[in-house]
Amino acid sequence: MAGIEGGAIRSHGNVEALPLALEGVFLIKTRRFGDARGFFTETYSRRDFVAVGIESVFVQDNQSFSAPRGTIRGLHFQTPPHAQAKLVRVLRGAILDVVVDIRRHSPTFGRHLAVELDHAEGLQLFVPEGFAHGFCTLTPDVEVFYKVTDVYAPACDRGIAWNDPALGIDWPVAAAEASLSDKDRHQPLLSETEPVF
Ligand SMILES: Cc1cn([C@H]2C[C@H](O)[C@@H](COP(=O)(O)OP(=O)(O)O[C@H]3O[C@@H](C)C(=O)[C@@H](O)[C@H]3O)O2)c(=O)[nH]c1=O
Repeated sequence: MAGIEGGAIRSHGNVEALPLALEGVFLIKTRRFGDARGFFTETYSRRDFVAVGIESVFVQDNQSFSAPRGTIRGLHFQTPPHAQAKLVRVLRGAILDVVVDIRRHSPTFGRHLAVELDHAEGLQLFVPEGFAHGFCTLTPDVEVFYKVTDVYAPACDRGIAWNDPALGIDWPVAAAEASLSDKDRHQPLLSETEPVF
């Protein structure tokens, strides 16, 4: 986590959590036990996560595969009563992971942060409820794995345009070269979304 700006690191057991500039967002490092074979790590341990302040209960695990470099998925969130916190990591390749604060009464409403995650370092991003989340793949053939705290609820599935100018996100791919779903090509601006958080 060297070089990444944040608050005081909280650590317990095998987990280190760095609070980032948006309240509730953490960059997580879990201890790797290396040996001649490679390494072992506990990617999630409820005991250690609760001890560093992440009390979320995860009920679903998701995995996506994105073939082209420059794939953008996002920016997504689910509305209450199926809002989700997410714990995101990369199994193969690298992404720029982006979260946008959409909590209307937050002092950082509309602000975003972006963190690079890759399989080599194995850092994870914890994204609380009240954030839109998305990523851009920095390599081909990227596998992203993430835990979520509520089930998929299509009626509560919402998005914000990845390139909403009001967000000012510096994506590492030009619009013409980005690979996007049809849904993500037609998401509304943040200013057009219903205030739900
Ligand atoms: C997210 C999700 C999708 N699906 C289905 C719906 C659809 O047919 C297909 C692809 O869905 P999407 O296009 O929404 O997948 P994707 O664009 O990868 O959506 C994901 O993006 C990242 C950034 C997130 O943060 C996630 O929460 C999720 O919104 O998978 C599920 O069955 N369960 C799920 O939990």
